[in-house]
Amino acid sequence: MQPDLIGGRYRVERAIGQGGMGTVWLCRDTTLERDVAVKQVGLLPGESVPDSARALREARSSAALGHRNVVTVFDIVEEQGAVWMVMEYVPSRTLSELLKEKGRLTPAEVAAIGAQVADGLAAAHAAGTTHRDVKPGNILVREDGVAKIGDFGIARTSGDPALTSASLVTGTPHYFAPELATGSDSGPASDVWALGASLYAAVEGRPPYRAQTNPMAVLHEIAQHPPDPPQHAGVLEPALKRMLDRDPRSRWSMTDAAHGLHRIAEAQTERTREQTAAFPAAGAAGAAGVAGAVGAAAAGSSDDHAASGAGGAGAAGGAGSAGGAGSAGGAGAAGGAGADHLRGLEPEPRRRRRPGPALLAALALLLLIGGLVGFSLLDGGNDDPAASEQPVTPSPTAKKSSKKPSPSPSSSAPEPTQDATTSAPTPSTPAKTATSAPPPAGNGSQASFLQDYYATVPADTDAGWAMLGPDEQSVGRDSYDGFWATYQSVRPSDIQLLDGNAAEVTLTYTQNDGGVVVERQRLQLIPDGEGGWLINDDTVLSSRSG
Ligand SMILES: Nc1ncnc2c1ncn2[C@@H]1O[C@H](COP(=O)(O)OP(=O)(O)OP(=O)(O)O)[C@@H](O)[C@H]1O
Repeated sequence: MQPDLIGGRYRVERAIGQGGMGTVWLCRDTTLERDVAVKQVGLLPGESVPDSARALREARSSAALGHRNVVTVFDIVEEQGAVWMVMEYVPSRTLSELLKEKGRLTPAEVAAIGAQVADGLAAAHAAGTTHRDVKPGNILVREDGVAKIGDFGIARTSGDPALTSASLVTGTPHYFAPELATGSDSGPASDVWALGASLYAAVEGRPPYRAQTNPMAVLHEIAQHPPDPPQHAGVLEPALKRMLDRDPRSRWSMTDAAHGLHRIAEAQTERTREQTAAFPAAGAAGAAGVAGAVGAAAAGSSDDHAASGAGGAGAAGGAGSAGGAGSAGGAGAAGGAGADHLRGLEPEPRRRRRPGPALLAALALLLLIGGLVGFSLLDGGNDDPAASEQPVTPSPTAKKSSKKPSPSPSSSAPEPTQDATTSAPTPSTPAKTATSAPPPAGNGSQASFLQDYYATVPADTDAGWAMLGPDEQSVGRDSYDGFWATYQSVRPSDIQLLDGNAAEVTLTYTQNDGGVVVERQRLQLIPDGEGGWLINDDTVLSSRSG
């Protein structure tokens, strides 16, 4: 039965959703004169009365975050034995509703949504809260593409005595991480898996593990086997691989996922801008859609990670990419999708990263190569049109030995810490190629190698690519080029060499539109076998807009 007034303050307008724990109502907050969503807090297994303490925990978990990608809880109201949660009203559809309607989403759409949700969850993790029930049904997507994670109902805040002993199995089995399926407790890494599984479901049209009548059978599958390789993930595939790493210790952190997914989404945006400039007619149609697009959703989503640009090395491993998205028919599709719910997130026509005549040649080439795929990190084929986002041929031009700095000291000997700020190029200085960079003090050291690398990119990605180890190169060349195509320069500073051939460096990226992003990264170097070094891994430690 529909209530009229909840808590003496929230006037019920209409039902807006039905969840496992009851109806969600659109209400008018008569005090603040604003719309809110109100949901009755239900019972979890083992409970006999509504748990207002749990509701309060959810309220605290999300209210403390105050993040644009987290649904805020405003209030908890107890009335006649019922507990009501008053939330920010998000006119939206859930990701699961979108999937029911569309079957599956494109990698570009999914990257834009995933990047935002990862931002919200990364903020939760930084605040010590694990969501524990990340799934498509808890991801709300607004008409303008903004995505929010809601339903922190079973969130656990580290150190919360009321929850630290809980052994309740909660959450949705399809999105359970392997460590949960084998009885371990959930932690932030389990949220990363669950988000990866949700994005997998979004791009594939089905969860990573097939539905079974018995939930225990699903858990058994998760515990025993890797997911089926995705078939439609395109540029998203490396990121999915890192998020669905069965080992929680090597799985991406949520911050890594946010960065990686933003890189994919932003590379799409950059291509959209170029496309709009190169094809004004298509752009006009796309402007309402594409241009607002991934950009509005992804860039706008992230105050913290806007345009994060780490990894010259492509920490982003997988993510760094988006070498070019969409199908050759994308311009029309984007324009035509103008009235669609996610019109802004449609992929744009594939094109190569450099503007000018190469654009037309590349588009023509795309028409020819259509659905060819040259990429399969999860050992999967890929028959989706979006798969044309993936590299078709690797670059034949990299000349590793001629582009790398000269020899370095023993790979096993830790080097002293040094600051390399002074010899780095400034943002306004076009990047130099490795061969033209003056050898810094301590020529051959890891620090000089890194200086050389960041003097090489973004101007010469052939040479930059040749300075990466196999793990970094697993992102794919197109992804790598796509990442660097969005930046005009990068300046390294404060290089700190660490034990184990690791280093930390601060990178100041200048985007093509003049925006600046500053990141602190940890890089893992490996010897190249010729006395030099390769960057084989990188992790973003912090990021801010300059
Ligand atoms: N803050 C909100 N603003 C607008 N609509 C919402 C909001 N929260 C939930 N909804 C809508 O209400 C529906 C039900 O939400 P609810 O959180 O109860 O569902 P659920 O996550 O499927 O259920 P469960 O509680 O079993 O996890 C959602 O699918 C969504 O459409």
